[in-house]
Amino acid sequence: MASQELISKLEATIENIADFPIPGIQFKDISSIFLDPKLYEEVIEDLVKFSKGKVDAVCGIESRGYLFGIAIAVALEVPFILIRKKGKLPPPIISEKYDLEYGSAEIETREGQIKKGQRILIHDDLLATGGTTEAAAKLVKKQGAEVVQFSFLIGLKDLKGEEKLKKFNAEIYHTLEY
Ligand SMILES: O=P(O)(O)OC[C@H]1O[C@H](OP(=O)(O)OP(=O)(O)O)[C@H](O)[C@@H]1O
Ligand SMILES: Nc1ncnc2[nH]cnc12
Repeated sequence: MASQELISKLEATIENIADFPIPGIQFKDISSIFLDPKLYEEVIEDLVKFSKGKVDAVCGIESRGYLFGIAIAVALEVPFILIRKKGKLPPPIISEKYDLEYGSAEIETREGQIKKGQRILIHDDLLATGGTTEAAAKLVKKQGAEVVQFSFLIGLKDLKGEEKLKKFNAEIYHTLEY
């Protein structure tokens, strides 16, 4: 559980942009966090505390999932694996398709980077509907590893993303929730 002090600092720093990228969406812009190295360090400490001693590798989701995910993995002294959007990684790859509000998408990892039996943390900056993270978890499981944790900087509770993740029986953490 993040301290109230950290939550308040983040709430004051993260910008809410109305109607971006489409009408009706309240976009949470995290880019201002990176202007404040001390705050960034506190965020990493908070996310690392959740996973310390519990995972063998971190999988981060392109692209904002890399901004915190790599620092988490380095602090935990475990490998970091990139989950990328379709067509960015060279073969051999393993992929997973998923549905979006309109149309569909696909995410990929390089074959062999996730090892059978590894305890995996899936990290992303933000949990909205949960579609992206659910596909990431399926992709990890397909490779014989176990998803033991999900972490996010931000959870958007009205979109009920956590419900999609319950079936994986993994711990779920977000530093702050809107
Ligand atoms: O829970 P969901 O409804 O699936 O949405 C959450 C995803 O959406 C955002 O990524 P986006 O696709 O905008 O890409 P980006 O990280 O490259 O900005 C965010 O970083 C999550 O990955
Ligand atoms: N409301 C939101 N703000 C920022 N990133 C998002 N990704 C999905 N929904 C988002």
